[in-house]
Amino acid sequence: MSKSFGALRVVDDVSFDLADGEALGILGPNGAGKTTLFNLISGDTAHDAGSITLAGGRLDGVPAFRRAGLGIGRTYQIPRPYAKMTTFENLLVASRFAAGRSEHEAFSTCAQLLEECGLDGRANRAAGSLTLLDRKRLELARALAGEPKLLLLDEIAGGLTDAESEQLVALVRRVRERGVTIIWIEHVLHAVMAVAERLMVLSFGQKIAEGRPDQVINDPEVRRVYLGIDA
Ligand SMILES: Nc1ncnc2c1ncn2[C@@H]1O[C@H](COP(=O)(O)OP(=O)(O)OP(=O)(O)O)[C@@H](O)[C@H]1O
Repeated sequence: MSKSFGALRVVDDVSFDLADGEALGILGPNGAGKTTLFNLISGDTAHDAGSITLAGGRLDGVPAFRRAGLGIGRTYQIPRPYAKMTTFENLLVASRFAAGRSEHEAFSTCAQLLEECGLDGRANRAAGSLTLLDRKRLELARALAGEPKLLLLDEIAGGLTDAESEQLVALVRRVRERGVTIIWIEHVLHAVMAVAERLMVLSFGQKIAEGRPDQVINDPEVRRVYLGIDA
């Protein structure tokens, strides 16, 4: 797919595929086009050229809310909760309308997710009053409440302590073990490398490397562009 904003080609002919249940990590410097690529997949932004297919069905032109219903869940780098709703209500919306759960089912799924995502005790707090860290947890919990087949995680590990980061990695692994396919944009390398079996690196909108994490991290171009290390 490709996408330009004015004269700036932000995603430049990037092509990749994912097997069912696979976990792909995306790395790249700030402004490389990573979030824009997510926006193209989730339908938040329309692509200029190319196409996208989910489980054999073309998604081109399908609006974002339908893609959510088809199983694409995502988090936003800058959390976007329904600020006036409670934490629990935020999860209920995703469970009822993205996953299509009954009220009864949604209630128990969301209660479990609160605990799993470290939000117990915040259920009745207005989402807009949560700390940044809790809003990030809510992003993840809400995406999971939608029961995605493909989960797009956009920098969810930043700002966590080592212990919190370990808990997050364990949670993402559990999600993956349930068969969810994952794409994770992350600057916290050890977190994404603990989950992803494949890494892709973007720079100025182009894919500059893709492959096994150890190979990609040791690629001279990646070390120069992303890690700032001259090989
Ligand atoms: N809606 C928009 N209109 C104009 N320019 C945009 C828009 N969205 C993104 N851009 C520009 O596209 C480029 C890529 O942005 P993007 O957020 O995709 O990068 P990124 O790799 O996710 O960066 P970061 O790691 O900082 O989140 C940037 O130069 C950004 O300013």
